[in-house]
Amino acid sequence: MRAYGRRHRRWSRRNPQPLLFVPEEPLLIVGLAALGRVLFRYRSELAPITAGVVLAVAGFALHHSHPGAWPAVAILAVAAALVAGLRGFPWGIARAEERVFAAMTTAVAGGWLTAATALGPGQTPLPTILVVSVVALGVPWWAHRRRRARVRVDRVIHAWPDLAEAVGLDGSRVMSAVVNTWGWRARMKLRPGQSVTDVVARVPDIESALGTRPGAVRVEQDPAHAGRCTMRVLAVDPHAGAIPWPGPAARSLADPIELGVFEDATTVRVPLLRRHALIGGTTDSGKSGVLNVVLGNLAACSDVVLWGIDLKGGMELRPWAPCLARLATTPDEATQLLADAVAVLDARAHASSRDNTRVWEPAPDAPALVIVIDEYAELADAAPAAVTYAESVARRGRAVAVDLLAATQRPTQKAMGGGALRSQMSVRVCLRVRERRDVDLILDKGMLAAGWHAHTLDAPGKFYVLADGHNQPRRARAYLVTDDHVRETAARYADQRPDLDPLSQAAIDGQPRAIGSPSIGADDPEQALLTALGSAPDDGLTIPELIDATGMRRTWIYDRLQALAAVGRARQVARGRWRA
Ligand SMILES: Nc1ncnc2c1ncn2[C@@H]1O[C@H](COP(=O)(O)OP(=O)(O)OP(=O)(O)O)[C@@H](O)[C@H]1O
Repeated sequence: MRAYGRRHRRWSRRNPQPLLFVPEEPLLIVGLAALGRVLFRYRSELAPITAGVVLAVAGFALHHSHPGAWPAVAILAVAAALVAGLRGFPWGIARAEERVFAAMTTAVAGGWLTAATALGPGQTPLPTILVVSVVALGVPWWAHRRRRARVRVDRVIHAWPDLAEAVGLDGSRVMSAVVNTWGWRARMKLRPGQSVTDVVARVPDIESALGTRPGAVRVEQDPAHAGRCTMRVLAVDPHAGAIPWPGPAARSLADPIELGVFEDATTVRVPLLRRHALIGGTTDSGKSGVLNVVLGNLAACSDVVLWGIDLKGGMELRPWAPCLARLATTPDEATQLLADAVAVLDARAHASSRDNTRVWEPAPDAPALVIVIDEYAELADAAPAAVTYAESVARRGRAVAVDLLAATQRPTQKAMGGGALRSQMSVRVCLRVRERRDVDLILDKGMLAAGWHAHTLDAPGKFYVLADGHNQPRRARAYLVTDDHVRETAARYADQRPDLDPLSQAAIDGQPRAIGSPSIGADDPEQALLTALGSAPDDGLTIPELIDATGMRRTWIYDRLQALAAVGRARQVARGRWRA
């Protein structure tokens, strides 16, 4: 036996055989498996044909076993068509035109099966009707957008192992995928040792591998598992168009502010009570737009007094003047305003410690004070003294409900007082930035690497938000507040603005002052104001003096002063001092 083996090996060496790949399974099985794979892969496209074949077989079986059952088949068909049309059952269809299609298809299939049960599927013209119906009802099916999207997604999932290897995420798996209105999303399981940061770092490679437009892929961590994430692929940008502001939703500072919508159409709700907020973004990124959304909501809150600082001559905040108890437009006014804010917080802190209450609960008669600063970096340049006060408010203001809301193009270390101010700002809104490193400046160190890619935001008003309950890099778009919205909202809520509580007002005025003191001009406050301005000394009258002269509230005085200044009947002779 051993001799035969040696001889055979020698013979084999002298007569080499051509190399043949012989499959382990028989050819038929390999062929059937390949066919099965193709049929499975194209199951969605083949669905109308499959349905036609199933109907023909069912018709054949029923005709031979129960030809008299056709009335029952007809009743079932009518019932199924009604349920599909009215409830979208069993496919869970919501859209009306899809339900009509489902009802029609069920009715045609049921009608044909009834006839085939009674007469036999081969009876003329039943075969022709079946073929024509498959083609006629198949056309809308094949053309249907969602089905086509589903097919595309199926293919991507099928090809994912190769794509993953190409982008350096080999070993990751797509566990499930759902097609939605905007594209699709897949739940992914990563190879042990891979993390979401690895996926985020490869987003541009994934976009290239999937053949999407740049910026179409989003990756979100699964909060329950470090090795899993959700990948969203947006075929169309849900934020392509501006989203109109629906009007104020908040009535109290305790209500979260609705800033806009995320890409999955959920509302961005951000709590502002006892929080300072920073809005950062390059020029024309929509900072003032976000400020307007916040101001539009705060204007409707009966427990907030609003102060504004706008060193662009009041260009951005002046339209809100009727709702702002104070508006500072020069460095001196801004410094004074912030110094007054510190006086308010000192007084409140003192009262809290005296009364043993830990926090100031805003109410219409004890309102919160929110200071809105447009372009904080400019304030830091033009009024360095103001920064000290702002930092004091940032550090100590939260408990006594004195909050800052600052917008800035670039919160550099210098502008943000070495970062001390920024670190106190627990709500960060990051709009488009020019340089990638600005993301870490506005949000925090490491946020760029964690997927907060604000440099890729491609339209004004698009933003990322980092706040309580928002710690995932989800893109959102702010509501667009038009100039008309601002005018209407400011006019609507101007009369409902609360005054500062006596304690805070007294701290500003530097002396206790009776609120609501009898007025000399109650009958005609407009005339009283004009008289007071006309007889004012050269250095003008202060706002508290004008309040005393007219008996009107601070907001009314500011509003009227702005209007009179516009027509040249009043002018500001010095900071906060007016005359005719
Ligand atoms: N949410 C939004 N949706 C659509 N368009 C917006 C949105 N926000 C702002 N815009 C548009 O973008 C442009 C710039 O907006 P905005 O003035 O708010 O930017 P900005 O960052 O404050 O600019 P700057 O730095 O010059 O003050 C405006 O024409 C505005 O209409």
